[in-house]
Amino acid sequence: MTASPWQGRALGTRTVSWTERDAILYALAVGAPADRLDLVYEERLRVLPTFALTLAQWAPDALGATGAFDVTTAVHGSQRLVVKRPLEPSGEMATTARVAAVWDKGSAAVFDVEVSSDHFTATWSVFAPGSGGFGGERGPSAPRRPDRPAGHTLTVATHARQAAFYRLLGDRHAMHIDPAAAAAAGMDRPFLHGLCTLAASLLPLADALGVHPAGLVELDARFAAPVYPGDRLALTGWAGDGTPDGRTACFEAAAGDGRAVLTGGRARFREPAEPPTPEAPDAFADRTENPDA
Ligand SMILES: C/C=C/C(=O)SCCNC(=O)CCNC(=O)[C@H](O)C(C)(C)COP(=O)(O)OP(=O)(O)OC[C@H]1O[C@@H](n2cnc3c(N)ncnc32)[C@H](O)[C@@H]1OP(=O)(O)O
Repeated sequence: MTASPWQGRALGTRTVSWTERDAILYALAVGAPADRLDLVYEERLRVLPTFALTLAQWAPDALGATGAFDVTTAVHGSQRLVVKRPLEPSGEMATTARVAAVWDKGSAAVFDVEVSSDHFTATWSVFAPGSGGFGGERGPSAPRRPDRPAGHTLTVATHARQAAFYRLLGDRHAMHIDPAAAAAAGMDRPFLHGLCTLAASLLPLADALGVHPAGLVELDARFAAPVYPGDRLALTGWAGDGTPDGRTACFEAAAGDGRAVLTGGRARFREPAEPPTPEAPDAFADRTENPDA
């Protein structure tokens, strides 16, 4: 087996900072409703942990800028996040990045970019067509679906302007706004950032589990197919994953035409928001989110 020359490459350290305005705009961009005051009002603000991923987006971008892969065709393939401590409403932190692994998928390579800080550790897996075939290990395969019956399905309604909003939070790749750039990446039209889809999905998922979305401590998911702004997703959840602590769910999401868009989802949250009410005994009762989308 031949290791990629990028394997283990250090990408440097950057100090990133944020304000409560950034955190509120992020919550709104991923679909928090205006009356969700603990996400959108500075007097009560709890910061969504996935917001940290916008602050560290510089890392996979820095790898792309070195010429490791073709940035016009590479897409975000999957994401992992482990939260060490909650983000304050405003602050700064040092983030350090390296290429943790490069997998050889033959016609493509998958670059795992790991970012660590005192608040979180996260891994971006970038799927890069045309960069494989270097004789390396194939790496992880498709995630498995839980082998137990799923709960009911939740709805995640993305909205038509969502990618245009989300890109202002730190991911300005042209494929999310420019039809020509999207076509160059093999997509029908500008498509939604994977991290936006994922964060939007976590809001109804947390509600269904009866936990606060800011209590997220661990997250994994694969972006299996593009989501287009305005798509209405069916999110299937499996409560629990056998771990004794926290509140956990496995999940997948499909677009209206049945395409699986998120696979291998797993989210673990810290604490229940409040005891389950007798009126809402089923963690995955049918519901619709983002009613104003
Ligand atoms: C800068 C951009 C930022 C963004 O936010 S982009 C938006 C979010 N991302 C997306 O919308 C991407 C959606 N996903 C897709 O369109 C497709 O999904 C892919 C193009 C990424 C891959 O599809 P295909 O070329 O058909 O791959 P295969 O033939 O099914 O699999 C080839 C090998 O690659 C692994 N793989 C497939 N998809 C992913 C993925 N998403 N992340 C990591 N690995 C992936 C498989 O398992 C397999 O490998 P094994 O044969 O060893 O099992």
